[in-house]
Amino acid sequence: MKIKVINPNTTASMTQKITEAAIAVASPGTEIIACNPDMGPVSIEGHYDEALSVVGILEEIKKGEAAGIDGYVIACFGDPGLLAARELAKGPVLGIAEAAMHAASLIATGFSIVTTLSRTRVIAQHLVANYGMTHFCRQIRAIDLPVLELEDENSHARKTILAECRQALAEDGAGAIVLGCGGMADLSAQLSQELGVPVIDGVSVAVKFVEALVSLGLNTSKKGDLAYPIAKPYTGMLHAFAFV
Ligand SMILES: NC(=O)NC1=NC(=O)NC1=O
Repeated sequence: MKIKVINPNTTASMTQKITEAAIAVASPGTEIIACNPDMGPVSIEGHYDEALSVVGILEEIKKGEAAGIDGYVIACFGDPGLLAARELAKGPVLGIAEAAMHAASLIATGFSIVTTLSRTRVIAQHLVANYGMTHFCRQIRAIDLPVLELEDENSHARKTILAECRQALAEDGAGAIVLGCGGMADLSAQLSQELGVPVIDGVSVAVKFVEALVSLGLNTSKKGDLAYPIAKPYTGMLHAFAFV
């Protein structure tokens, strides 16, 4: 099977990190095709960035459909454009936030999320509520470092994330940690070892969940709101998005 993993921001080093995390867990019969859009924000740190990342995501889904991709991962913790992508795709489309939260809910009675900027906490809060995870999510914490700090090997991001995870385990009643950024995909194994609890990276979980869905023949439902988009003209820059 072919799974396309989309980093919605346009930072190549983060795409590479996400690619490595996906390939590390993919089954022998799974080909990972990873990418980021040519256009869009270099990092996604709020509602505006998320909105502007969606056209690029949908363009990658459109290309994937033409290439016979079996399933998709949207590798940004805001799960931007998830439902629009599901309209466009035949196969399953998972966001790393939804996947990580579901995985955490299966192995702990409560989890805390450790994400990047405080201003994006509300985005995670909305996702927790939308995904029915309020019962499981104990706290949403932020390290208050910009997303691209995670790409700077000299930054103290890793130590800051570790410290925030320790506080979550001490104070929140959490049995597991969900890493709240695609750019943290390379940290979960080491953090889990140091902390002695499951630390969940949504990229790797989403890849395995998509593999499972595809192998079960479970595609996105095309009844109702996730049916293919209604054919109509799109004007201006978006003219190529007309669904025919
Ligand atoms: N909460 C986040 O940091 N979300 C993200 N912004 C990005 O650019 N990638 C993410 O995963």
